Amino acid sequence: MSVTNALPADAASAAKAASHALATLPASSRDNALTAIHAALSEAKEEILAANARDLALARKAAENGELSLSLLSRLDLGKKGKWEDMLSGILDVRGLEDPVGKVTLRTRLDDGLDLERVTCPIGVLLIIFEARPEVIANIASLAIKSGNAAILKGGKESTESFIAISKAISTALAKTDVPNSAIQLVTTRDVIPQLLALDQYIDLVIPRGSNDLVRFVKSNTKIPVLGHADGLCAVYLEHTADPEMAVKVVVDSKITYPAACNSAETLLVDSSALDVLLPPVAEALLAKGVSLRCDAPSKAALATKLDAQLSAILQDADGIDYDTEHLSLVLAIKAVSNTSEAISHINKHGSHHTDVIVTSSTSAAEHFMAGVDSAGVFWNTSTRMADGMRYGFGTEVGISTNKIHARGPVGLEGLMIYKYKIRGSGHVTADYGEGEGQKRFKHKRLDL
Ligand SMILES: NC(=O)C1=CN([C@@H]2O[C@H](COP(=O)(O)OP(=O)(O)OC[C@H]3O[C@@H](n4cnc5c(N)ncnc54)[C@H](OP(=O)(O)O)[C@@H]3O)[C@@H](O)[C@H]2O)C=CC1
Ligand SMILES: N[C@@H](CCC(=O)OP(=O)(O)O)C(=O)O
Repeated sequence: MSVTNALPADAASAAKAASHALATLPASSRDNALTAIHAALSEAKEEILAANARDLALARKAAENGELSLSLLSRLDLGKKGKWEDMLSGILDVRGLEDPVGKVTLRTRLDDGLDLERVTCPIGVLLIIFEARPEVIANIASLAIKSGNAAILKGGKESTESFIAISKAISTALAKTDVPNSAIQLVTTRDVIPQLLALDQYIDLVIPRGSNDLVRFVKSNTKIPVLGHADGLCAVYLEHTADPEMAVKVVVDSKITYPAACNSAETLLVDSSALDVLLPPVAEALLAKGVSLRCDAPSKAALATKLDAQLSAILQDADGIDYDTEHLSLVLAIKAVSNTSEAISHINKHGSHHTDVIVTSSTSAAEHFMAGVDSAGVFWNTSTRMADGMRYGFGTEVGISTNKIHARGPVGLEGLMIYKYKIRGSGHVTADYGEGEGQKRFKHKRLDL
């Protein structure tokens, strides 16, 4: 892995050459590279956390000057409880996954001695642009190497020192393995992105992981296929048969465990018929955690009769924009709905098709919701924060795709694979096949995998 200062075309061309080498490397070589990366990061922990501290110091100053949102600041700290450990264990989890390369997913006998196979293979060269989240560079590097893909990475400017320190450790590790150093390259400034987006002769897929504006910018400025990982305007819907205690647990976890994450809840929908029973305990728990509640009239009226005067006084009035905003902070927009169909309509209109939840005791309501909501993740009685590659058992994730083609939701190894067709024949030619006199017919016999 290098912090590349090469010209974009040279970097992309080197990545293409590396991807060809990677595609034929045995799984053992790719797994050994992950072992080496894990060891190198462990050894460089002090240096990396010192670099991260420098990023944090600058970011805190920017936040104090109002130049950086507190939610973005919360993503930068690699020393935060368990983040370092999760980053390292994610590398070993990916190493332990089944090799995704060379899996036969279709076998058909076209004719005697003429067999067709569909076999998984890496996509090739990935350009991945992502937010200022230091651990992401190790997450993506491990998924790319395991899947035999080369990657050019560009992370958020606020974590540049952390990225450079991590990529230095990864580069040291790869130098001792069969994986070419140019397989994983880091660019540190966004000015090279437009040049990279023009290199469709080398780059096979662009994954913009960030805001809607970023995804739209990339889609408007490249011919390369784009797998967008956009914003997370996630909702939780409390249907009238929801268990009140479960409702509190699910909403609190969805909102406060990582408010800056794209899979955190931004909107709470509550059945009007259950406002008095379900909303007050949820609101009390959220207010106790410092969450600002922006309520529509029915939900505010219901709370005013149940909460003490002090709590009622801090309830805020929601305006329309609140239901179309990814707050990425301790703010939650609350709205009363008449039934599950109205909840579905609201989410499909105002959400970002990322992750949405229903809390209900009714199977039919749950199945109706999960069938009707057009999102990458539709969950019943669990937190929106479950939307995560590590939690799905993918080891870690490239991000959470809000695309509808190729990969949707948390993207692990499968999302970085495509396939090729192989035919093994013995001189068969198409002229021998057809409906004409003396011509043969294809057998098209499906064979076991
Ligand atoms: N679906 C998912 O998996 C994820 C979604 N997100 C979403 O991202 C948003 C917050 O993250 P935030 O950091 O503000 O996202 P941004 O989109 O602002 O930044 C993400 C990355 O994109 C780069 N970037 C942004 N605009 C451009 C551009 N015009 N040209 C080139 N590069 C660009 C940034 O570079 P620079 O740092 O130089 O500005 C950064 O590296 C939220 O909406 C969140 O939900 C975040 C993470 C995961
Ligand atoms: N899957 C991640 C959240 C996705 C993500 O990266 O979000 P963000 O904090 O916006 O960078 C998690 O659950 O922590």
